[in-house]
Amino acid sequence: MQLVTAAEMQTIDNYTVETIGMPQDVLIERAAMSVIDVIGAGHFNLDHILVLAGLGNNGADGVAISRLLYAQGFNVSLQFVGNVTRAKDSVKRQLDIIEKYGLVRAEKSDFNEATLIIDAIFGTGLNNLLPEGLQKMIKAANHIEKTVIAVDTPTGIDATTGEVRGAALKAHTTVTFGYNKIGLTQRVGGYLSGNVIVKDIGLLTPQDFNFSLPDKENSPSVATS
Ligand SMILES: NC(=O)C1=CN([C@@H]2O[C@H](COP(=O)(O)OP(=O)(O)OC[C@H]3O[C@@H](n4cnc5c(N)ncnc54)[C@H](O)[C@@H]3O)[C@@H](O)[C@H]2O)[C@@H](O)CC1
Ligand SMILES: [K+]
Repeated sequence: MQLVTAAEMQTIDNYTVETIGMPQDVLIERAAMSVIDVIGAGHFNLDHILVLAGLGNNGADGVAISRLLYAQGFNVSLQFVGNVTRAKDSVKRQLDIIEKYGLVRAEKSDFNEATLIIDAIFGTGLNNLLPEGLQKMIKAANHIEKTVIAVDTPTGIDATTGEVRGAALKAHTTVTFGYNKIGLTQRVGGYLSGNVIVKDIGLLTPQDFNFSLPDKENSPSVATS
């Protein structure tokens, strides 16, 4: 299976949106629908689903997931991590939509009440240590051992190296888009990602794309002595 770095994934995302012309909101909707598929196919307790959303495209996926769940009649709470006035436009567009669906954001959620947590705080865009307040929140969430489905990557895991950026939200399952990420297969990142499911969301890879890690399944085997 082909593995990619976070930077490679971002290049493929950008190519699909900017060169091919696939609208970003279509990719976000497909990403969200693929997570809904996994939620529906698993044996998760869906009594109270808490979606934690960040301010980037990973958060936009989270808002779309909460809308799809809400529209199906599930008891869902959407809580933002960070100040939404600083959110990317993709998130703001999703927020405009959910308002019309009647889904109201939660100001503060009690993690103890959640039977399933959807982690859409940070994805491949994470590039530094998590803010301290978020590290604290994640450590508290890990402590109560809730079932977590991570959207694209578990928050706090560096998608390229698998290192923990201060703290990482331990996932039962990670639904990752396009290709699996190197960091979800090695070191602590592999353990914290749980079961990794790769979903096609319609991303297109340039034909001459040079992956930094060759696809083992496609590489000629090397004789060793
Ligand atoms: N680019 C696209 O078109 C698509 C992206 N998708 C989703 O978007 C994610 C990537 O989105 P983004 O690139 O917006 O990044 P993220 O949503 O992972 O992160 C949001 C932003 O947070 C900031 N940030 C990074 N590290 C930080 C830190 N330590 N503390 C505080 N702020 C920090 C950065 O400005 C980053 O862009 C993917 O993981 C995937 O879930 C999917 O929706 C498919 C389409
Ligand atoms: K995430």
